[in-house]
Amino acid sequence: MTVHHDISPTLNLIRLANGEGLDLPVYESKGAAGMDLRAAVDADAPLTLAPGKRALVPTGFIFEIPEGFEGQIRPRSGLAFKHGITCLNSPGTVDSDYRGEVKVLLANLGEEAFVIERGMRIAQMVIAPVTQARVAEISAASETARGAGGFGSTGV
Ligand SMILES: O=c1ccn([C@H]2C[C@H](O)[C@@H](COP(=O)(O)OP(=O)(O)OP(=O)(O)O)O2)c(=O)[nH]1
Ligand SMILES: [Mg+2]
Repeated sequence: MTVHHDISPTLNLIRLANGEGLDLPVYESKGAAGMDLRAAVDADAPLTLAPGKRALVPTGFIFEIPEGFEGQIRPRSGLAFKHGITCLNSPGTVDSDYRGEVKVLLANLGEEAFVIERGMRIAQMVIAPVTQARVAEISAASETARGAGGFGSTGV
C-alpha cells in the first residue's frame, strides 16, 4: 500500500507564556530541512551549560504535529562544531499526539561552559512522515543471503 503524505502540512503552534515575544520557528533558507528552535529561557537568567552537563531547554511553544508525521529535533552543526553543543537524545522525537511544550535536551560535550540566551537558535526540527507497522510474531525468520551477519560482516 502506498501512503501519500501532504508535502507541506500545516504545523499549528500554540504560544505559551514563556514564549511571549519570541520569533516563530522558521526555515532559515528556501530549501532548509529543519526549522530552527529558539530558547525560551528567561531574558534575565541565561542558562549556563557547564562541560559534560545537560539541560532541558524550553521552546515556549506547543507544536501540533500533523497526524502521520513526527518532529525530529536535531543539533545545529555550527553549535556542535564550534562549542560541542548537541542534542543528547538526537534525534529527539516529538509525537503527533504530544500536547506539552516542546523542549530541547541539550548537552555540552565541549570543554568550556556555554551560555544559552533567550531567543538563541539552539536546535532544529524536521517534520518527517511516520510509518506505524503492524506487529506480528512468527516462529522462524525467512532466509536471506546475509543471514545473521551484521556489525561489520561485509568488511570495513
Ligand atoms: O527532544 C524531545 C523529545 C521528546 N519531547 C516530548 C515530545 C514527545 O512526544 C514526548 C515523549 O518523547 P519520547 O517518546 O522520546 O520520550 P519517552 O521517554 O519515551 O517518554 P514517554 O513515555 O512520555 O513517551 O516528549 C520533546 O519535547 N523533546
Ligand atoms: Mg515514548
